[in-house]
Amino acid sequence: MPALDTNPKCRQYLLGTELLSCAVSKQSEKADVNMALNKYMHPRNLYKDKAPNFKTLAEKYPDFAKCVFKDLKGKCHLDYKSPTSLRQLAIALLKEDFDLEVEMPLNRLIPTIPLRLNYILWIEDILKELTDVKGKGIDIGTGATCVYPLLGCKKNNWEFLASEVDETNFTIAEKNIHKNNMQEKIKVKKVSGKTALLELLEGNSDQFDFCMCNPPFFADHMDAQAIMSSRTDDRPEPSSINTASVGESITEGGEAEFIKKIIVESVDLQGRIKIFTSMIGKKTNIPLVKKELRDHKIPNYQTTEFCQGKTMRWGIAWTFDTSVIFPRSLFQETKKSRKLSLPLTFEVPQSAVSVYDVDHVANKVMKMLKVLQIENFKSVDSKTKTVHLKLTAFKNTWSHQRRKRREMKRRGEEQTSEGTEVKKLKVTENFTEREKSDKQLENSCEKCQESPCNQGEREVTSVSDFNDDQTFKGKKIEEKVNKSGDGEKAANQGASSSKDNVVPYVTGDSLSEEDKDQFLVKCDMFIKIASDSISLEMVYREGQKDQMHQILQYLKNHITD
Ligand SMILES: C[S@@+](CC[C@H](N)C(=O)[O-])C[C@H]1O[C@@H](n2cnc3c(N)ncnc32)[C@H](O)[C@@H]1O
Repeated sequence: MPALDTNPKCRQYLLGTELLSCAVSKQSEKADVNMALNKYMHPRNLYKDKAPNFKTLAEKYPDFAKCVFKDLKGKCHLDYKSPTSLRQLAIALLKEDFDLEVEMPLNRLIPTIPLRLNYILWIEDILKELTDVKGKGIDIGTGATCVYPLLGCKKNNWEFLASEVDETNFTIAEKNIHKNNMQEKIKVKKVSGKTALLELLEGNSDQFDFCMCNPPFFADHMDAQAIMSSRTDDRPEPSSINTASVGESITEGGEAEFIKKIIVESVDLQGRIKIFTSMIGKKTNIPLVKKELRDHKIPNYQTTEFCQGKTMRWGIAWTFDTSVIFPRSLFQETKKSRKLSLPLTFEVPQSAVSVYDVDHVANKVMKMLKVLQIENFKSVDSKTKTVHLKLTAFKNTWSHQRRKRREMKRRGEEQTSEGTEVKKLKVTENFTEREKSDKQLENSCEKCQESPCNQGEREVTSVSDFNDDQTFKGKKIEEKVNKSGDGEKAANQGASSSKDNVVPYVTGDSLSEEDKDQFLVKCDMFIKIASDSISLEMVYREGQKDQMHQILQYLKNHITD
């Protein structure tokens, strides 16, 4: 097998894989490669809002200055494809921002400091949730720079036991520890590489708060080649290089197998190490790692994202202690809130109204809202001709309609005389159609319950949580709707009003303060012209989001009635 470093294709590819994960993930394949992930960088990462200033660094660090070139405007740039440039940048940043002196061989992995810092900050967050923290950690495969122990020790005064399989890395890691006078706090052990943790912990009885690892990423050099050959025009070359050696970047079975090894060993070591973590470079490995955790019945795990520049990597943490609550990343929180605020859109069919315009659609919708007893306040943006309805639903009047109609039908049949047979048949047909649409509604409600947008925010988990008499949380909500309001009239008033002129169609005036607190969902509805059709958009505000889905589904099912 040719050495990876000498294979020109692989070499070319490896000269770009420190930032590999983003390029590899399907998600980022689709994503705009220029999208800056910095906004999702850990909030305490000092590079989040302050990119390194090459000019200042060049003035202070002569070796770094040699790598910087100026454009016509005098702006300093760095050649990210040059290993020397990357090494000098990492050395300068570690010195400038952490007062760490390091040596880095050019033929070994050069750590990108913002990414390494993101991982350390995540560990800090996890430890904050624990009690009785000793500040003792393990770094599996510490590399020549020994970057995690140096950063962790400098920032948090943590102690480290680190392992390394590569002779050169081991020797230089020891040198770096001494250079920074951290030999009392950081120990590196040269290991054979047969195990992930067991060999490192032989003859050691200490307790550790955590272990961390940036595992070797490729299964073999074909793995690296396969990824490279699948590169397409919309997935450009990584903007940075990787100088990792074969031993550093390749492990049997790739990183997933390496992490699985840690998982298997963690079962035996659960009494020694509280939190196990690893970085994950390929997004597709996350489900494999999670499956392994489940297969070993590990009860508590959490993934995170490390975002920086154009690069995204992932982290996984697990523990056998079910009381530990793992922190959620800014990326996860933002994704969740973005999901919550995404509008639901529905294109209103022409057959819904006699005249296909915003006013007529709004009138029709408001009539339906009246039937559903959903409080709404209307305003119109006269410029865009968009009708805005602020909705508050207090009770579920849109589900179980099928059951109610069946009940009505049954009662109707009881009262029908022989002479009305034809009429009865027609009604039955109508019910069948309605039953169909209501069935759709109920199905959609089931889907809503599975939808991730509902997770974690729903108090009432299904339509059946409501009793048939429409009580919510055991409290019967009386009919509070202003029945004097005429939908059409109010809608027409609204249509001629300006944006600020809010017209209450169904008011909540008669609701007690207590009842007003009992709303199911609040949302905004926009009825507007969308190219050659009229769209109805619903934007969630608060309460139970699945109820908003159900209301929209009801409107969809009944707007052409
Ligand atoms: C991707 S590098 C990460 C280096 C460093 N932690 C960093 O983040 O920059 C993986 C490192 O793990 C080492 N390694 C591979 N297998 C190992 C094993 N079983 N035990 C300890 N170290 C190992 C490699 O030599 C290499 O230095």
